[in-house]
Amino acid sequence: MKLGVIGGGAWGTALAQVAAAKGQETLLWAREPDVVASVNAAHENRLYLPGIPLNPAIRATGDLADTADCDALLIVTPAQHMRTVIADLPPRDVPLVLCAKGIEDKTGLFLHDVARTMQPRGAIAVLSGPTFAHEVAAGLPTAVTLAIEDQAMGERLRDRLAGPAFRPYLSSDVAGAEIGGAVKNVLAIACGVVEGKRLGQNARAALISRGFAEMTRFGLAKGARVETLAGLSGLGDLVLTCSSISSRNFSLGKGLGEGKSAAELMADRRTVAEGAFTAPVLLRVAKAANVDMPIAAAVCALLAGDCTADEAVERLLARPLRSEGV
Ligand SMILES: NC(=O)C1=CN([C@@H]2O[C@H](COP(=O)(O)OP(=O)(O)OC[C@H]3O[C@@H](n4cnc5c(N)ncnc54)[C@H](OP(=O)(O)O)[C@@H]3O)[C@@H](O)[C@H]2O)C=CC1
Ligand SMILES: O=C(CO)COP(=O)(O)O
Repeated sequence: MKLGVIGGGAWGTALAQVAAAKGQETLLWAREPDVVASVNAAHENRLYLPGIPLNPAIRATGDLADTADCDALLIVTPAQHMRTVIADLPPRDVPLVLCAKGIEDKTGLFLHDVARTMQPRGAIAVLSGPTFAHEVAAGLPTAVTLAIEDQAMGERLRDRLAGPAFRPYLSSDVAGAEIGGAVKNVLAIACGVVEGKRLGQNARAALISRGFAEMTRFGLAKGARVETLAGLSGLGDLVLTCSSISSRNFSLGKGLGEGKSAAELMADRRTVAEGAFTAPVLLRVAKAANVDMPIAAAVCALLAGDCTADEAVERLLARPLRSEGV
């Protein structure tokens, strides 16, 4: 058995570490030659996961053709590049496990729908949950949702990743698992703004709760199950990302809250803050489904430079009072 991991950023590298710990042959595809070289020669991803020793059994390649004999692939590129990378894979119906968090901007499609259009027959799974890459790569414990329609295939995939510190929980709610991960990144930007503006812990907890109501409204409208949204890939990841400066999305929001512009903050970043790409498409998809997402709308306006952080906060607080609930 040989597992391929497509994407040599922080998360792909951490997942390769998880897979290699199971003793299976693990191939990591990275676009960046420096990543390939440093993983193979120094057993470290010096660009995206510096300082974390990697399992020497992980082999890196820059050639997608080398994945031709893998019997399952974890797809871990940023969401907006996933389609192009899948299109360049050797053509086979190998199970794909989608690990990015986002919605495709140019089509408004969820990633499993994008993957399905490109691979009509093979199994497609979504892996998502509270998983900062540096913690997972260092062997610290967490749990994730592994969502797939074919539960027998899900059990086989789960068993190739599960370990004492990495616990996948199976689900058949593919849309639900994906929506949690995509939406929480946008909400984490909002929580970062609260931090940047020093609005306090109460404000952040209130925003997480109302953000979860927003995620649930959107998820239910798009076919997710409430227990998935309240699980690891939804609420679990929302709480993690909304409360830690380790989150790229949260730290982007903090910068916005401190008065910097999105362009300024994104210019000197090599790593991806998916919420910035997800926010506009999320809002479009929500509007088309008649779902009100005021927090996501505020993040969108702020990212686009259409309002200041003060104005975004004022608008949210001036909304008409209403009863609680989704
Ligand atoms: N980091 C984390 O803790 C977690 C991340 N995720 C998700 O995983 C996905 C990947 O994030 P992460 O690993 O953190 O990424 P990083 O920010 O660590 O790295 C960015 C990666 O994207 C690659 N990339 C950039 N442009 C392209 C392109 N055109 N085609 C293919 N690859 C490209 C980069 O390669 P290059 O160097 O060649 O530009 C690099 O490998 C995201 O959707 C993220 O939300 C999910 C859970 C945890
Ligand atoms: O998805 C993540 C943790 O589960 C990583 O979050 P950030 O992309 O905001 O760093």
